[in-house]
Amino acid sequence: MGTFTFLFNLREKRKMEYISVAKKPHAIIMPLPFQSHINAMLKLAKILHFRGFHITFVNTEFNHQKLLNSRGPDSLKGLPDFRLETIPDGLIPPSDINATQEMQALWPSITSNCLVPFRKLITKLNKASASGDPPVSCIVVDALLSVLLEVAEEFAIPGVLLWTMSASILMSDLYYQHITEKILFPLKDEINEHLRMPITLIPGMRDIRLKDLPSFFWDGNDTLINVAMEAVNRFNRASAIIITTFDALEREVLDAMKSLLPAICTIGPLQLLEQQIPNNQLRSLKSNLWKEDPDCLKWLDSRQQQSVLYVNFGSTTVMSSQQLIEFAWGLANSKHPFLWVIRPDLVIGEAAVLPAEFTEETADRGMISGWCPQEQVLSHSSTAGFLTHSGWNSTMDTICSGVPILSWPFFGDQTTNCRYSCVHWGIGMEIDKNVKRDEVEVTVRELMEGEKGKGMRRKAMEWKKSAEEATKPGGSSYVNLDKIIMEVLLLKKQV
Ligand SMILES: O=c1ccn([C@@H]2O[C@H](COP(=O)(O)OP(=O)(O)O[C@H]3O[C@H](CO)[C@@H](O)[C@H](O)[C@H]3O)[C@@H](O)[C@H]2O)c(=O)[nH]1
Repeated sequence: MGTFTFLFNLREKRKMEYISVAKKPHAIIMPLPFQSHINAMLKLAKILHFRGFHITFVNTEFNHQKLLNSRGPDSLKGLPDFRLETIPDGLIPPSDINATQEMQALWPSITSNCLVPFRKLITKLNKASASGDPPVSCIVVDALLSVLLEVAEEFAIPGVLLWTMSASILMSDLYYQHITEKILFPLKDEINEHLRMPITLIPGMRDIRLKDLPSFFWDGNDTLINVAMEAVNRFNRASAIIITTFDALEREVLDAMKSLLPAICTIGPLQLLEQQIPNNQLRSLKSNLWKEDPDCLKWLDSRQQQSVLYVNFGSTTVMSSQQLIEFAWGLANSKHPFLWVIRPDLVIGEAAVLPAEFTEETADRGMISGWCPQEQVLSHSSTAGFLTHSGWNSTMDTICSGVPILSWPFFGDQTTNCRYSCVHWGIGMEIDKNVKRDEVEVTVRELMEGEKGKGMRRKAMEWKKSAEEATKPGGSSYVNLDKIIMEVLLLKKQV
């Protein structure tokens, strides 16, 4: 039998097994316990459930409670074949349920403390399988929790990682040591000159300056860098690494990455693959840790088509009260309607208070909210632009909706996403870190009514189409999803 025929038969055999309920594959799935990571992982879990997997989705106890608080006591019941489980996050003392957990403490803690409870959970689930549920047959975890690959190896099942950032960020992380050791450090004087320095060392990444890379490449004081690099160094042990991007968006860097990490697989935007799931009971299972304000959509319904600037800085960005005020007056002076999501913890160390004159002046055209259903807001016909921190999930959300952006990157991958949005993809304009109301006013006007804004909107619509192409049957992300199911997740690992 030729190799091709053999592979074809194997694939068909797996397909049969895969649709047979008796042998349902069982994926245990765990996100890094931060808002954006949970969102992306829940989407992937729902997609796999739709493709026939029994799912056990693992949150930390803290986030489980937070989700119950924000979405109600019945919100996490799951289904007989979509179960929710918890493990502790290891923080001592436990976090106050009304506070936002500190990334600096939580990420190292979950990394060091997840192995034992995760392993125990699988053992418990496998024991329960005697009473009917399928035994755990594969593990899908956040790439930054790659420590859990050890458990996949112990149970001899496939271990797949989900990378919830861009391919470019993954590539720059792979080159972190090379860049920091050989070229840049120590940065002493003339830091601004250094920061403008083009970085030509990273294959597949063009038109990138040092300042566009995450700040831990040049400020040397990110305490999380070791945890991150330890996670990245385990990537070659993964059965596959799913990246939440699509080929057309990051082709050059993806091509360059294939020789370094052959197991990468682009399955994005997950948003669009999730939308292909017919309305079912899982639709109501959501992952917002803050309570969504339903009035945002009603307010958008009352506005003219393509008239509103949506402002949201994601789940982790913080700013000073002065920066908040600069944004506020910039928005007010632009005279455009806006929907501004201000998280309760957006301003560092204090409550976010807007000047009474601002509230008065913008009462007829501004809506302020605490948290919103972002994907619906961005795809609403009244939304014309997005002032964002350029987190990767927000970048994917905006591309899926064809909405151009103003970018105010805050930390980590956001500076790189901003650079790609503005220079490579032509969908954005950057606002200076030292934000001033005049610049906000001018860029908002340019985005909403200027020629540059029109060009960015056209580009954003082109990328939207391209994302749709990637996720429809035959598209790169759609094919990759099939592949990862058939050739990785359904495969019993050789030991
Ligand atoms: O009012 C809101 C605000 C946000 N979202 C959702 O929350 C997520 C926000 O994600 P992202 O844009 O990536 O921002 P952060 O929450 O800040 O994410 C962190 O993690 C990301 C990787 O997962 C990084 O790309 C970011 O830089 C980092 O700040 C997205 O799914 C949004 O749809 C809502 O549903 N409602």
